[in-house]
Amino acid sequence: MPFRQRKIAVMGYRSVGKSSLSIQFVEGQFVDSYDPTIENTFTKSTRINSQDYELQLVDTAGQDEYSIFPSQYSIDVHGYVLVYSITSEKSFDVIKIIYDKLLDITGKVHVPLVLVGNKTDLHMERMISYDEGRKLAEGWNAIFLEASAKQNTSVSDIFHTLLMEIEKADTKMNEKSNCLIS
Ligand SMILES: Nc1nc2c(ncn2[C@@H]2O[C@H](COP(=O)(O)OP(=O)(O)OP(=O)(O)O)[C@@H](O)[C@H]2O)c(=O)[nH]1
Repeated sequence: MPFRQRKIAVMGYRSVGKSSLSIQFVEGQFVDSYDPTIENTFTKSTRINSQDYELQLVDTAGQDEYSIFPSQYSIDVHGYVLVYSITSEKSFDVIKIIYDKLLDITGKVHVPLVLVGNKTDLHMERMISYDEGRKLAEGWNAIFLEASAKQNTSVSDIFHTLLMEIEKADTKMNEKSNCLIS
């Protein structure tokens, strides 16, 4: 089977671990330093259910409630990883705003996405419970995962689950267009 190219954007408030999750997934390492990202694109090949994928991972600049959703991330992107930190209420508030803007700009009611609560290793500093994250994702009809880029917990699950969500959405689209033709 020929490989499929898929583009994923990782978005969220500043310092929630977007780069760390991307680097952990692509390079298998955690760098404990903080260097704010402007934009970084990684490529990684991966195989799921005997299908090969070439994944383009766009690690985006941290957003806040006042940021304008960068329009380049609404085109050509197949799915989104929306990240907050379980230690930051602000990042949880901002992720809801980013989600609203994403639906607004794409004009879609359903976008393949995974909501990620990162930094679970910092359990003493937890501000957002697992249930709060789960409920938010449930309301969006999206997948929810808690992760730790530092301990490499659930990191590959994020990207693999998202790829499967993208496939599901593609299949639905194809079914719909087949209906229109026949
Ligand atoms: N303890 C812990 N620290 C983390 C984890 N993920 C990221 N960090 C730390 O959090 C800080 C910010 O991480 P980044 O990956 O740069 O965050 P970012 O979201 O890409 O930041 P911006 O580029 O500013 O938007 C760094 O000091 C990381 O080492 C994690 O899972 N656990």
